[in-house]
Amino acid sequence: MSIAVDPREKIYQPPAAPLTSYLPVVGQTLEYVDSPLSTMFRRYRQYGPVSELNFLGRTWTALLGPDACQIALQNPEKAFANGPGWGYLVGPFFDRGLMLLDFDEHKHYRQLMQEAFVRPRLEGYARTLAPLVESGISAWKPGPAFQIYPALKSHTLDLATDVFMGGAELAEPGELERVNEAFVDCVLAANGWLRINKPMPLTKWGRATRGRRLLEDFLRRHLPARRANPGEDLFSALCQVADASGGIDDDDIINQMIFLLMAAHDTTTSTVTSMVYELGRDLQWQERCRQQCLELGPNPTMAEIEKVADLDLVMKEALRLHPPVPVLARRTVKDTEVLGVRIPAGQLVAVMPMLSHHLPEYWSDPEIFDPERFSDERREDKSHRFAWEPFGGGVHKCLGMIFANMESKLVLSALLRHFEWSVPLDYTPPMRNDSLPYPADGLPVDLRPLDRNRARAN
Ligand code: HEM
Repeated sequence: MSIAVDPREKIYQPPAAPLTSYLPVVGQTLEYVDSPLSTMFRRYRQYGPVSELNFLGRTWTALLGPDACQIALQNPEKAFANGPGWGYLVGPFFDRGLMLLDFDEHKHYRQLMQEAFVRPRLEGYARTLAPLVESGISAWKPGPAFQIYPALKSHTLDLATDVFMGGAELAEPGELERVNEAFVDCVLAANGWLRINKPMPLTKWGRATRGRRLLEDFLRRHLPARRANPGEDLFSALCQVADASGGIDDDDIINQMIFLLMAAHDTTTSTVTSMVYELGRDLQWQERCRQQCLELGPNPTMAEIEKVADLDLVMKEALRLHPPVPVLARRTVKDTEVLGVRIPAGQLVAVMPMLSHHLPEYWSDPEIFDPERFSDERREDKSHRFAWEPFGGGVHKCLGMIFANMESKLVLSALLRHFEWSVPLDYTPPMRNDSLPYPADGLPVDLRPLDRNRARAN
């Protein structure tokens, strides 16, 4: 490890020669965007679990491996804050979203928002979701190079319109497309180079600023209707929770809604895309899952979808290989220490759980798609408490985890009941990593209508 630590004083010093790029501002950004996992592996093997990284024009401390990630996520000394970390990447667009709040304020909001994710509410979301998933997916027109990623992205946005917002009856024609674009702009701004918080249309940051305004206006117009006629949607639930507690005002309902939509949309799309990709390469597992899903009716309840054991294994394995959120942002609010390396207050920190998912120290043949590794007999994820952490850990652990499980499995199960598909074994999608990872080519799959007679005979 080449981090220079004076053993007597434990003073944090930059590693000897971590910079690989000759462009001083770009630093390792291009290397990361090209291949996040190789960058993480190289750093971990070369510099160890704590090292410096020049990313997006700032120096970050990279935390790699489950031990280092655990310290930042469990945060026993309250040294790592989310707001000033994530705020640097997505701050103005996801202003005051739960993930960007810290300490007492975060605890207060989290307790309130948990009410919108209790079991009876989740069962209600599932009741809304199931028929929409069924009608949306069954209407797909399959083909030999069907671009699964944009199709899923558009489908999950349609679902969000109903299950998050309770339908968009107030939306004007074409407005939902503009809402979608506004989201995309807000998420893409995470890596905008020109960080000027003004509506300058030519910059990512500028487009996201304009997008945020559009989202605020859209939700503010819908809020009175959701409050007056609450349904089984998340927006209604938040209004009810806010009104019952008196602890969240209308502005913050809108802030939390924008954040929830963002937190849910790309992550769920990415998860289902990864499952489709892996099952398109492993036709035996595809068939295994299909047989269990065919036993479900077209509108499974939450309890029914949770019982499909193989879907659960496949989802865990897809999240291990392709975590939708490979890096989590923090900033230190006091001097602290990680595995013997001192980190000063005010330092940006990149917690990188993705690497832990691929380390052979914790997983057998980590690059192989092997859902059984999560079976009760093997439970490889127990090799370290933080070996598998696609939903994060500690007080900021994903609040929508059960929701995400339910929605992703409902969508995959509908796909399995209507279609069969394959991708060439030698095909690896070209990933864009300049925001949350996604396949730049839309991930073409050979999607065919399911021959039900053959499927039942298997
Ligand atoms: C498979 C899909 C998803 C993945 C992989 C995922 C991942 C994550 C991760 C890693 C965090 C922690 C961030 C941090 O510590 O800095 C997080 C936080 C969060 N997620 Fe998710 N998420 C997913 C889906 C969802 C959905 C569907 C929702 C809402 C319906 C949601 C709501 C949230 C919220 C509210 C937080 C902030 C929690 C807090 O700070 O207390 N997520 N998510």
